[in-house]
Amino acid sequence: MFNSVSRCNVNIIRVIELVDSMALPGVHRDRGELRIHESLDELSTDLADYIADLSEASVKERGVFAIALSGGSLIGLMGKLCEAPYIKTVDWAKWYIFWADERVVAKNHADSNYKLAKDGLLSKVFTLTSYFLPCCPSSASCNLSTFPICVPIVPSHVHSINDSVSAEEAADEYGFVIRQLVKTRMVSVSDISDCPKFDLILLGMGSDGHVASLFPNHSVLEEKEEWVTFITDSPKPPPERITFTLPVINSASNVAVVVTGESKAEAVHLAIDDVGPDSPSLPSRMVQPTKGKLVWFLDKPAASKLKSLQFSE
Ligand SMILES: O=C1O[C@H](COP(=O)(O)O)[C@@H](O)[C@H](O)[C@H]1O
Repeated sequence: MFNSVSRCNVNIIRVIELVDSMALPGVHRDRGELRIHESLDELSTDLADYIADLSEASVKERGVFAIALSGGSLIGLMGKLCEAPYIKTVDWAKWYIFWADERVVAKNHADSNYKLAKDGLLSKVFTLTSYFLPCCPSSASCNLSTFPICVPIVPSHVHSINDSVSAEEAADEYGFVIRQLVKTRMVSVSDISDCPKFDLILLGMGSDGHVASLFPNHSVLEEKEEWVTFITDSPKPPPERITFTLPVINSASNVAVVVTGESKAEAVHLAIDDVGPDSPSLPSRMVQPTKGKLVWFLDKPAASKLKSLQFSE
């Protein structure tokens, strides 16, 4: 049940599968797999491996990979994807990229989740061809048999929100775009509802337990009909945001929640451990994929208040 494993040269100090068969007092069931890391560097490598593996499996099975990003610290932790070996081995041209939440600001605004991902990640993959220019087939030193077949992310596959309309309109338009892509099956559809089934949704978590732009005690948590909705009163600035709703998040094939730092340890404990009948309705605790797989990527400080970790030490 508790394993210390080595995966692709990464020492994950604990991989804990929280499944039905577990009967440890205080440890919540069905909270997915916990991957707890000694260092941020190791967490980043494991996260890159995880995303690259899911991308490969999805491209093999469906021909495309529909991935939704979040903002915040997640993007920095995904940075290894832009390094060897992933930069060469990931089939970037097959990626369809979305955002699980976005702040309603201009795309070049410092608060924009799109800008964060573009500067920290996408721009490095958009320019992949020039990255490999020194060994392109026209170069004298190039050996065609070893020329890496790399195609960059296709700009039209990057689905960011319209930043020139209101939050409500941006959410509506974004929902419409996703609907069209579900029709053509670039994004799969859930077999138990009409919800989109993203191949992977990546979430961060705030110290208040929010995920995407689903904040504690907000009416947005009750939204059952819309795929994408909006808020104008976010407790964390900026106030206007659009967000995937819980039904969409919980319909994904894979959901990963990436959380680091001691300031989030209490929220991690409340999101994962069995805290009894008074358990708060924390958005991160409401992330419960119906048929998909949930994985938590944690560093040791973020995991420090988990009962499951204490039992295993
Ligand atoms: O406002 C937001 O915050 C969360 C968490 O961010 P972090 O910097 O504490 O990791 C993020 O996941 C979300 O996308 C963003 O809009």
